[in-house]
Amino acid sequence: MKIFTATQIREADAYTIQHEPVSSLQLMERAANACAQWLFRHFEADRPFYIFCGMGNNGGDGLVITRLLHDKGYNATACIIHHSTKASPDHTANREALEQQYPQSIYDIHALADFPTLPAGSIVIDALFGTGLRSAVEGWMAGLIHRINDLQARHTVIAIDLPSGLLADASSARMPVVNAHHTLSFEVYKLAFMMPENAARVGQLHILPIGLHPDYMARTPTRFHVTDAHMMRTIYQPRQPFAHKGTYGHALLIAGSYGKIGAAVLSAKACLHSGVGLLTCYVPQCGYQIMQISAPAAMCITDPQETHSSHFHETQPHTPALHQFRAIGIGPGLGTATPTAKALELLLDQYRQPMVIDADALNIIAAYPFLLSRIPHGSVLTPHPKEFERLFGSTENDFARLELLSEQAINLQLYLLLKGRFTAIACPDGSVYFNSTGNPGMATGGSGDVLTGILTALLAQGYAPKAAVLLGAYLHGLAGDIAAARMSQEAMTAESIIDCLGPAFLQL
Ligand SMILES: NC(=O)C1=CN([C@@H]2O[C@H](COP(=O)(O)OP(=O)(O)OC[C@H]3O[C@@H](n4cnc5c(N)ncnc54)[C@H](OP(=O)(O)O)[C@@H]3O)[C@@H](O)[C@H]2O)[C@H](O)CC1
Ligand SMILES: [K+]
Repeated sequence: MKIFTATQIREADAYTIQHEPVSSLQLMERAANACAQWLFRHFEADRPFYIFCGMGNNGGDGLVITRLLHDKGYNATACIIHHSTKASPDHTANREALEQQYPQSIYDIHALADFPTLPAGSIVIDALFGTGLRSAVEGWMAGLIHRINDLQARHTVIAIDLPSGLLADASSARMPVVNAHHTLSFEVYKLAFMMPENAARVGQLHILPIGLHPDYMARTPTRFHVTDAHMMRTIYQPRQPFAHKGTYGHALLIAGSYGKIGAAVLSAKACLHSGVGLLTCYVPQCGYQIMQISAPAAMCITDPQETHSSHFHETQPHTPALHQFRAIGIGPGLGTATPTAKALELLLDQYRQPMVIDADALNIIAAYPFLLSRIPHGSVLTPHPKEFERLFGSTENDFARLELLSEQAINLQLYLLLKGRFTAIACPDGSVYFNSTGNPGMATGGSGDVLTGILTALLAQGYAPKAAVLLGAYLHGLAGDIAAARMSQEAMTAESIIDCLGPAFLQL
């Protein structure tokens, strides 16, 4: 699914109006009707509704919603905020329609002093500003947003299209923005919804289709995307009937150190449950028995060292040469001991195919930044926000961080996967994908190790790195969602994610 900018959304509007064809008033009616239907499904008619309407088309939507609520027997008041002397034509037309049918439902607000007192149980609809907002809201309108936010503790607040004050395509950190419990947005995701800094503003997000023209949607190229089930079905390759274990590649997983062999176990199990042909795990001596007992389907090589690995760059007499591994995953629980760092440097020189680099391998690279440019092109790096900061530095806000992520992916020709609610995957071609699956139950130790195992397995099976990283992130989140549905977000663990990989593959 594509993420459109505010400008592209306006173009999609105009294209739909011209080519469907449909009048802009009818399109507004459709958008407001989608919201009204959602409200009817979620609230009884005994709740009073207060709809705060701006002077543009977002306010126009609010005026239509007020009329539709009345048509259904709901009690609704349109509080029209006169922040500007000029109203949009569709706002004006819908004010007139409301005045004609339900004249007592309009309440004009010209200053903060006019702000109404809301009865208990009221529902607040925020239709002040949508995609037409140009910059931070200031003056008494900022005060009005604060007033709405004061109501948030006692009343349900529902934003139309965007929480007012939120810019669709740029950071609104430290700006006055409505904090909504729910955002009902039209047709497409906006970039602002993907940013952790806006989580408390957007609340629960509901994308409502309003029938924007499919031709415009299909032919307009975008830089930002949200992954979905349809996309995964185009990526996923079913297994071939004449396959043997060699068909699906031999992966090498370099992971674990004293006290952190569990990370290697989780990663190995996830790899084995994601379709790898053969798996060899490389661990220090202390991990040998643990690996053999926990993951008997995997082969195991041990380092000469007892507690940490130091020689994984060298092939040993009884193991295949490094280049014979179709994929290498490195990092979970690895530790950052100097001999390990040295071995990583040598590994990067010797193995020139895309690999998966995570956790302590990233921390080593952050400590020796010259290693960044030695990573084979097409490799996948999977930092969480702290690891990202260690690697590339801190940024002022989430939009700046996303730009830095994308810039580095292009410059280094790597896939950079930044973990989060909407994990961001920046590609060397400049495109960025947000993963749509997953839940807060996955914010738990070992979850990242599982992802490394999945990604390594997919690379080993011959998926191109872009396909592997998009599918891997999606499967990881989907398995997490299945685990949460079965046993709750609280009780699930990283092992539950592995247990649910099977059902996740079956859903593809
Ligand atoms: N996406 C769709 O297909 C549809 C969307 N619809 C709705 O329309 C809005 C976009 O409407 P638009 O009129 O373009 O813009 P807004 O209503 O969001 O905002 C315009 C008003 O905001 C004022 N403004 C802008 N920036 C500021 C600011 N920094 N401070 C204060 N006020 C600001 C602007 O004032 P002017 O004085 O400059 O005129 C306008 O009054 C979209 O979000 C949807 O809700 C349609 O329903 C059709 C389908
Ligand atoms: K709004």
